Amino acid sequence: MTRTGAAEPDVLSIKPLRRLWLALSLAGLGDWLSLLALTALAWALTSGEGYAVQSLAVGGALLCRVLPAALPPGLAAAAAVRLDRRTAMISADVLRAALLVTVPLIGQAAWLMVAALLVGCLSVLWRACAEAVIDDLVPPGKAQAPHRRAARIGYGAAPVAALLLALLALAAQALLEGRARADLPAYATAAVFLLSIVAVFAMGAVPAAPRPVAPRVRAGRTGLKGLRGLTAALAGVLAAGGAVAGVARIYVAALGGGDAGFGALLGAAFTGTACGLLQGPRLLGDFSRRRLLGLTAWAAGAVTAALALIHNLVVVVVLAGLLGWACGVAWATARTLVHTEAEEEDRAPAQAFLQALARAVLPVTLAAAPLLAGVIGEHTLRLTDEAAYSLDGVNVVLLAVALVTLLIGLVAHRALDDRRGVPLGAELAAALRGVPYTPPEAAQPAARERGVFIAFEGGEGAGKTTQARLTAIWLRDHGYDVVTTNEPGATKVGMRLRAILLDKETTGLSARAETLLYAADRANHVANVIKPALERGAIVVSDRYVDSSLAYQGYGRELPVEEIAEVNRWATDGLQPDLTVLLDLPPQTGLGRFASPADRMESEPLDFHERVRRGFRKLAEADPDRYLVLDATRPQEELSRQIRDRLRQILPDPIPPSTEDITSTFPAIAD
Ligand SMILES: Nc1ncnc2c1ncn2[C@@H]1O[C@H](COP(=O)(O)OP(=O)(O)OP(=O)(O)O)[C@@H](O)[C@H]1O
Ligand SMILES: Cc1cn([C@H]2C[C@H](O)[C@@H](COP(=O)(O)O)O2)c(=O)[nH]c1=O
Repeated sequence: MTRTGAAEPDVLSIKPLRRLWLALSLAGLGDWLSLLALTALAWALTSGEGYAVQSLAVGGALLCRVLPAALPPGLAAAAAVRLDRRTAMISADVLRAALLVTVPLIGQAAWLMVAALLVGCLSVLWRACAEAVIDDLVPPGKAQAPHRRAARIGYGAAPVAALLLALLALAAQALLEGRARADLPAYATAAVFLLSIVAVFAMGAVPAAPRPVAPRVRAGRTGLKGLRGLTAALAGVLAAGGAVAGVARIYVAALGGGDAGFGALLGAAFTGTACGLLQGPRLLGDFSRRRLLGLTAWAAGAVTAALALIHNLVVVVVLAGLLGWACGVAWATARTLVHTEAEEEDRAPAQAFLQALARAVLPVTLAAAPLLAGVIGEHTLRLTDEAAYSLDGVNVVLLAVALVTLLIGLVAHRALDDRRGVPLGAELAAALRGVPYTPPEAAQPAARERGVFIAFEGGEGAGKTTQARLTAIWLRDHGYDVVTTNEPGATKVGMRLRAILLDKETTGLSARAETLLYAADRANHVANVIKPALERGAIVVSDRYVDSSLAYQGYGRELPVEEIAEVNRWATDGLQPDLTVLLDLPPQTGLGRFASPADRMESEPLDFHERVRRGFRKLAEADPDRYLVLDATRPQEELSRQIRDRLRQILPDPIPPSTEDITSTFPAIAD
């Protein structure tokens, strides 16, 4: 467990924080319930005024209720810093309860919109005050876990609110008459806000803690490759989710349901989302996360199309659950991608970017979908004299959203795909069976007369030695004859050359002489170690080879790269690796990994090492089939897995993945 993980329980169980969790649960429940209750009331207040008016009323109510949440969070945070948090939270609860009570009492759609907007603003302020209370109570640097918990509590209240709405609707149906049935959820919401007041009061006074202003994280540079694909996929999935939630009340009515059905549909959707969020990071094991994100867009599109076309309330509720699940998986996958692929300094802006994307897409689609449905109105498709199929605004909007989401899925898949050449269906099938993908027999290279030559390349401290060693252990573990070797210095003469090349006492060595000494070491290495091993069928794993000369002496020393390549072709008799694993790392990070004093090459200035890095990348770009380029900032275990995945594709007799867990001692050794 990490140190942060170990400290979490202490921070999270501070007494006033425990009270705050309760207040957050109640206020969160009130927030979600107010959204649902006001939507239901908008429908009820315009009952009898026709499909278009009712749809517009629902859309208007949703728009007013969620608009404040779409504003930049900094505004409310700035207000919260200036206010007494507890007083502000209690006042917001009182006002929200009062507004909720006035809506059924006044019974006007116009007032409902105003009240929805005010409730929305107060909810944003309440939330900002709660966040500020966390910062007041928790020492700086330990607030991340409590903020995460607050977010979870806020979202976790959604399925509970939907379920409560369904139960209230059933109770109202049994006990009340006419429009009073639709009023009950609004009164219940007011009661929840009153309970929240008690919890906030019980929290006690929280003195505002003087603290340095935390740097504002702005949504911005994400450092992610394929960002357009990620944005498109996530926006598509969120749009589908938002649109379905937006038209839910209207659709449920068209299918003969009432508020109970509305609650059930949203309950299924929110529960599905929670499951997707929890499952997302582990779903399908080693299956590419980028491909998974593209797949969630397809899944969301397909489910939305089915939702639009299948006019059966029970099926629609189940499909809403599936759509929610796709949304949850997409969100969790996007977060995982940010976490695993963005450079450390880019992670916070990238996460902020995801939040901003959700804040932009969800409210727009949530409100626009019912408004558009209202504009399109009710339509019936006459199939035969007896059979008709209703194609209302809701169905048309959902179909349009589905088509756009499916198209987005296609574009996103193209932009995100990181396993070109590996068939998607086959990889998915393997992942569903819980095994890594192995290419079919025919796609594997024909049995060789010689062994396999794998080179590890990269800048200083990139992890070549570590990964070469782990790869060799894994291969040996599976019965291969493996020779591990390195440059310079794998032979007796080579060791002398290495001493000359890396000793800081060696001064005045010209770049060309340096190139020739490395080439001499290599010629001896190939003749005495690599070739004999390959000839007997062994797998040779070399820590550095020709590409190091091209990158260091070519790009680093700025000698003509093609001339160095020519010298090395002669020295090695043209022997090329079957696979070159390039561990790509910012030089500063790599050089920072060493505790020992720098040798002659490591002591070169940073811009030399930057040129070397760019050189390696250029070499890899020029011959992508021979290279596996890896982000060497990633943890060792993840890099090893990627290397093993690629090796399986070129090994003469690949290791059946199913036997790996049983036979491999690799994880234990890696530890
Ligand atoms: N993925 C990784 N993340 C963090 N540290 C790593 C990673 N891989 C290796 N290291 C650590 O970095 C240091 C250098 O690793 P290693 O010796 O494997 O690099 P190298 O590329 O062979 O270096 P050299 O430039 O000397 O050839 C070691 O302390 C190792 O434990
Ligand atoms: C093969 C080769 C190596 N170098 C440089 C790269 C490193 O700075 C050292 C080798 O050190 P390591 O700890 O064994 O990685 O030599 C080079 O400049 N040219 C080459 O061809």
